[in-house]
Amino acid sequence: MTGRTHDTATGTVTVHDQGAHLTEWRVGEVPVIWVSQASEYAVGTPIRGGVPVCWPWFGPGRGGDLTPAHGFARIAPWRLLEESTEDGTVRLLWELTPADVAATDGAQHFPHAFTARVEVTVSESATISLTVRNDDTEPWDFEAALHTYLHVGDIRRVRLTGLEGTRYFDKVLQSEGSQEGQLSFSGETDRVYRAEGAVQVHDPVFDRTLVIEKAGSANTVVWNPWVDKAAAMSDFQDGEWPVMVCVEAASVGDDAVRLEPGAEHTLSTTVQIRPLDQS
Ligand SMILES: O=P(O)(O)OC[C@H]1O[C@H](O)[C@H](O)[C@@H](O)[C@@H]1O
Repeated sequence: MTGRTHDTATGTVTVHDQGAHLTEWRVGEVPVIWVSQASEYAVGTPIRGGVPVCWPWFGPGRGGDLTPAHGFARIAPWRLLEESTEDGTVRLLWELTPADVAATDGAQHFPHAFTARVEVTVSESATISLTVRNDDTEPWDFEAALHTYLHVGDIRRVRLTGLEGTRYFDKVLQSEGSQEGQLSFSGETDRVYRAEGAVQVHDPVFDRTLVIEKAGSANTVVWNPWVDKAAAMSDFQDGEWPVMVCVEAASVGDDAVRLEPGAEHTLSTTVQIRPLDQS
């Protein structure tokens, strides 16, 4: 599977139609959105990095038994509706309906009429949005996440702010907690925060702060697999786990989105690059 690369005012973006996937975003030569060198880019296989669109379930779903992980949208053949570059701004729009996923593994678990659209806009910042409409006569619900892989200099030196005081479920420890102070990393981290506000990723190695804003998303998922889990994944290269962290705009579990017939919901996230905030 090949992607397409476009120039922005300050760098490049690469996209793949499978999964409506922003696979990489660089400013100059430095990635902001990270993708693994070991990613396979095979039809029907998730790409390891970029901004996977997880829908209509997250992980194995609320019942814990659905495949593929993170829903069929991540591996589906989205239809490209628009692709343009104007004044250094790259814009893409994809659509997905039941007809598009007739042959996609997992679609049988979601027998509902829907129209989903993903819009990606990249200039000096990047915005990704997922809009889902219920085209059925009955209400239904879904989980979703924009699973953003951020490139960082060294996870062991990164600090996250914006989550202080929020509740989370720790998927590694299988327990609930409350975030005390800033979040720093010293081992496998996989948490679903009940947090709607912006998160700042302070990176002293790249001397920058990435600001992640979001809308229509009740949860923020933070993930780094650390040494052992990364080693067990064929699409992570040795030495890659320290240079990424996922900060995901999500609505999952008890915060799944319920849509009435004809209603739509948009989940979106924006990544901005700022000088390092040392506070
Ligand atoms: O390996 P994947 O299916 O891409 O999932 C990668 C990760 O995604 C999310 O961050 C989940 O919270 C993690 O539990 C999961 O390990």
